[in-house]
Amino acid sequence: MPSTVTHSAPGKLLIAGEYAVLEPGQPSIVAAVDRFISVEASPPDSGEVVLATDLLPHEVEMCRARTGLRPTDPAEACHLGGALAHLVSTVEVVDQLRSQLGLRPVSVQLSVHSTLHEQGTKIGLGSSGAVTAAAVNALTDFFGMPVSPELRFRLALLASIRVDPGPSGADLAASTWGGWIHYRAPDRARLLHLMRRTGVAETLQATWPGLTARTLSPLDTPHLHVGWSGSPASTSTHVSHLSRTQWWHSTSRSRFLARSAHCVTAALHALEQQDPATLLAAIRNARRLLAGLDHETALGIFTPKLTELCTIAEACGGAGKPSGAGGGDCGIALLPETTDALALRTRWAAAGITALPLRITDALADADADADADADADADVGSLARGPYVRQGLVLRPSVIFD
Ligand SMILES: Nc1ncnc2c1ncn2[C@@H]1O[C@H](COP(=O)(O)OP(=O)(O)OP(=O)(O)O)[C@@H](O)[C@H]1O
Ligand SMILES: C[C@@](O)(CCOP(=O)(O)O)CC(=O)O
Repeated sequence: MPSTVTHSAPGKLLIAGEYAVLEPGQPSIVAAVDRFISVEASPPDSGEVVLATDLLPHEVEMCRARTGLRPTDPAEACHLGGALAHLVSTVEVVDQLRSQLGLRPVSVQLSVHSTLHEQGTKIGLGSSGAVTAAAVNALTDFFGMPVSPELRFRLALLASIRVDPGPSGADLAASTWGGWIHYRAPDRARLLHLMRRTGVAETLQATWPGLTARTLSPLDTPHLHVGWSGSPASTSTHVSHLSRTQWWHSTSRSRFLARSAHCVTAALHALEQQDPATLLAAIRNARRLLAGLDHETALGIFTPKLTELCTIAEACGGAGKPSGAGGGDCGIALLPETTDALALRTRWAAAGITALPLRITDALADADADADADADADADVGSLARGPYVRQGLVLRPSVIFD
């Protein structure tokens, strides 16, 4: 009987490149923050798979059917497309991998605890990504499958695109590696097609063109501040709406992608050169690009509070922008060292914006951090290939994602 394990994954902020990062190969910068989702995997008291999350008042017992997980009580099926969607997809993806490797299913209970909500409302720190990354980590550990961070990321992305192939996976990169990450997404529609045709194991081993996940050195200054608008926004609604606009097929989009790539490249350069002034200029440019996108598409990225958040950041001598899809959730401000952060917080508070005491987190916050650091050291080789799980000729190729 496997013993109980717990793994945590951090939430994230999108520093630059949102919306553009939906296009495979387009650069973005994402950073992990020190609020986490933890997932405990344990032997269940009864049943095959039991899912317990703080999003639901009771646990849900599931059984493994030919097509995937099914609740033993049909009345619970309503949660499959909502609160349980990411957990169910993660268990199904790991189950399918085990089955393709000739390993038998193991009963498991997953219990989720999240700090990515404020008074029951999502903050927009990537809870879907964090829960998926933590659940992959907990499940593979509980099942005794030694997988590298890169493989965990790939499993998490496959689980996530089965729920919705729209999102880029930037949140999963931050939740998997922590710190500041330069992220470019692979083509999720192609991966979904490949997974449906060939299965999880083949898809994990395929090359994923466009994908980059590279950790970046952080800058001590400017200081990062996070403001919460107090209202939740749906990223998938924004993303699916955008992909149905005329803009999506227009030359305006190509222009937006080129300008965003230029802006993110400038920010990457600033981080490499430890150049705070250039980073601030890049963040201001990122705000202007998002405002232009909002103007052309009427997506509703800039709510009055998010606009105010940015205006106050600039009035305080810094730079501000929404983090992520906008429409609510949170935004960021970067302030030079000499700037009065108290003034920013006071003015945000007067505008109804809650300053969140977040820090960029480099590593996982629990006892698993050491193991992860070890795995990180050889993240460019799929450790599944070295474990006892190489069955039926499965060998993972060397990484293609670290440049
Ligand atoms: N505590 C949790 N337990 C189980 N599943 C969760 C939990 N938190 C989030 N999820 C999953 O993520 C989904 C919410 O995803 P959504 O994209 O709306 O939020 P988010 O990732 O926090 O937002 P954003 O993308 O703006 O940062 C839920 O429906 C559920 O499937
Ligand atoms: C709009 C987008 O580029 C960023 C979404 O960020 P968030 O999940 O709303 O914080 C979508 C994505 O990258 O999946």
